[in-house]
Amino acid sequence: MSHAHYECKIGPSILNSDLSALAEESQRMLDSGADYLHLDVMDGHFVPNMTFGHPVVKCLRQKIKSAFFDMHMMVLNPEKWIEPMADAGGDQYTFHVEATDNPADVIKKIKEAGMKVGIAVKPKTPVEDVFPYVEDVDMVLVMTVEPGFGGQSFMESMMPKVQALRERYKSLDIEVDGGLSPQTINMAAEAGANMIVSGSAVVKSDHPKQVIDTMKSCVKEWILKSNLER
Ligand SMILES: O=C(CO)[C@@H](O)[C@H](O)COP(=O)(O)O
Ligand SMILES: [Fe+2]
Repeated sequence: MSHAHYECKIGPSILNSDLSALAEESQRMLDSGADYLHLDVMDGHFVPNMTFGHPVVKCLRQKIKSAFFDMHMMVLNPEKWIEPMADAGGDQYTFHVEATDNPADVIKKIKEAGMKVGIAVKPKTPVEDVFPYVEDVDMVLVMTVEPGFGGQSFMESMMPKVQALRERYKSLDIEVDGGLSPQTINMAAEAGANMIVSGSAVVKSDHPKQVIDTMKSCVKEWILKSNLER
């Protein structure tokens, strides 16, 4: 029997928390059981919103020494920020396949900069667009909202993308992002997602640890189930 080689990880997104208290909020998430931090970078061009860039990430890294930083790069020209983001302390650089004409080159440059590679698809992009690159990346991010804003509703219609990836790649890290909460986690976990980004549901809760634990048990159960079925 071959077991799934992926584990469940929950990565809170601090997008919808008090951004002037980025370090404190990040630490609060880690103290609540976060496995990594998902940091949403927006440039006002790839998405109709702005957040922060590598200078802020570099300051955050001074205060949060050891957490894994998954940089969700909602930017045009993703190659432009690879070096600065690596220097700022990013661990993984997750770029959008829609943002470049040459994903293979972006992947190569991220690896040369010493970071892990994530490749993301927006809701309207077919998952097939990333198939040629899956073997060369560490993670695929299936967006479950239109990128640009926190607090939107989870799109269940994206689950066939997750299933298609999971059927083909038994040990791939598959991340979902947008509208994930204890109410929607089951759909994502059943489809085969194992890296769960959750923003508002965690940061706005009075009991973030409980929210994280609930989502984690759900994903763990589905991983166990898929192992038993094979
Ligand atoms: O990348 C994005 C939005 O573009 C996400 O990371 C969201 O910020 C997640 O927040 P919730 O949908 O969970 O509130
Ligand atoms: Fe994100």
